[in-house]
Amino acid sequence: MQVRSIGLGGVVELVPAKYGDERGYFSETYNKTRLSEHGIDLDFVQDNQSYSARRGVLRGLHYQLEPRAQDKLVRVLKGSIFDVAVDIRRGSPTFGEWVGLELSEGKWNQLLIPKGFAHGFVTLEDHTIVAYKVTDCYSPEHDRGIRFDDPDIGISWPIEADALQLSAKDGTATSLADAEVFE
Ligand SMILES: Cc1cn([C@H]2C[C@H](O)[C@@H](COP(=O)(O)OP(=O)(O)O[C@H]3O[C@@H](C)C(=O)[C@@H](O)[C@H]3O)O2)c(=O)[nH]c1=O
Repeated sequence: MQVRSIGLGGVVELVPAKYGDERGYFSETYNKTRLSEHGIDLDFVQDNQSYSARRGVLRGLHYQLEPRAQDKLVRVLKGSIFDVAVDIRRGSPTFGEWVGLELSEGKWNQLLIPKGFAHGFVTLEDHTIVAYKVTDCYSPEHDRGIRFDDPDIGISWPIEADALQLSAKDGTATSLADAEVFE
């Protein structure tokens, strides 16, 4: 497994080993002990999967507040996404900064997004399936969203604005300035 920091505290790209043979391939997509060897000690308690029918589906920016905050380990089963993490820890020297990375079935990479970050992605292909593990269960009372196009964050989404498809909830999300964040 390759592990690489991508420049914002604790956001890490992981690439599990993949063993191909004449039948196809085998890969450990999650191994708690191997992650511990890299100083990543997390207890995942829920697995999520979403299917997006077309390119341009944008989900986010989402997070759960304390005490139900979630670390997320995101990967793509089919297709590709541009995956984004935003530091929303008030007082952090990188508060409001974002990082983005393409995740795809072909790259076989994963993104670890720690608590304290908002998460969102846009699909780069039709029929994209995303799977991710989280360290706390869904809690609608703690679930929050921030606008994907907040100018104070300034994410460069790689899909033109008129091709995006958002949920009603994400379309009316608040700005970072008005959001409840991590204190
Ligand atoms: C997130 C979630 C949603 N749901 C339900 C609520 C709702 O009826 C339906 C769809 O929910 P949403 O519109 O919030 O789904 P979605 O927009 O895909 O939300 C996800 O977006 C990405 C970016 C994340 O980081 C995830 O944590 C999650 O927030 O699924 C659960 O039952 N459990 C869950 O863990």
